Amino acid sequence: MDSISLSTVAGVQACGGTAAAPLLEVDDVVVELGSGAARARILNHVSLTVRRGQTLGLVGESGSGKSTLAKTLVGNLVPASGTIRFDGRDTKGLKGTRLRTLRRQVQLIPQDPYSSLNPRRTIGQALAEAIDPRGGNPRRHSRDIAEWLERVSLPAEAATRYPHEFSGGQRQRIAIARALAVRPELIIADEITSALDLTTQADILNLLAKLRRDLETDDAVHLAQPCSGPPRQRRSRGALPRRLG
Ligand SMILES: Nc1ncnc2c1ncn2[C@@H]1O[C@H](COP(=O)(O)OP(=O)(O)OP(=O)(O)O)[C@@H](O)[C@H]1O
Repeated sequence: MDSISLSTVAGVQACGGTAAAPLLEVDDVVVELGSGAARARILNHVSLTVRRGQTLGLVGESGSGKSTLAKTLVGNLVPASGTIRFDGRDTKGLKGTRLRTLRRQVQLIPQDPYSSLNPRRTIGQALAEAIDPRGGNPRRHSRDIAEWLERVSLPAEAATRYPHEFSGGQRQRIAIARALAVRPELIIADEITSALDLTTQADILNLLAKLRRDLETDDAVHLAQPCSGPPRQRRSRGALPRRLG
């Protein structure tokens, strides 16, 4: 899996180094927000490339447009000009199934996990939807859900609870699990620890490092060879994607 992490920074990760094929190509993108006299150019001719296996960090001061870029990359904002290609395909004008597919392939973990977790849905429902694009049933996916919760150090019972019943750090761990359970190609982490206290920030970063180690050592999990390898194989139950980082 490839990823971007925005922390008064943006980061992207893919697999394989500079020789790997580009996964994300942003070329000369301009984004303007607001209307009338208040309309302002937020992204001014932004270009970047993320190759498979690569992690890209974008650093910028508050208000410089990191979140705007993240929202643009996941298709929530439309550039005034420029192109965004994902896996070689122009994302402009994507609708319906193709847009939904892109939104699964590119997962945004936002600064505020409240904005990615529906307050009216239990954690189990959120994870089931992530695991099964057809609309997961928490009961049917209970084992996978428990495994994802365990990976982020939460008990299986957390599945029956709602986002407001968790602390900020716990919610951020749930948001990470939800984003990874989708098995995206690219993760965009938008300052995912900025709202947390220092100890919890360290916990979240350690969690990401741990998940990465798990991926590197879990030989029982047969996933897509990240960059150039053979076709994707079926993943074992609850398996993490190999390309995480
Ligand atoms: N919907 C909007 N309409 C008009 N301006 C907006 C809108 N959303 C954001 N902006 C402006 O765009 C600029 C960039 O905001 P953005 O949230 O992308 O910055 P950021 O780099 O992520 O900041 P931070 O690190 O504080 O989260 C800011 O000046 C903000 O006021």
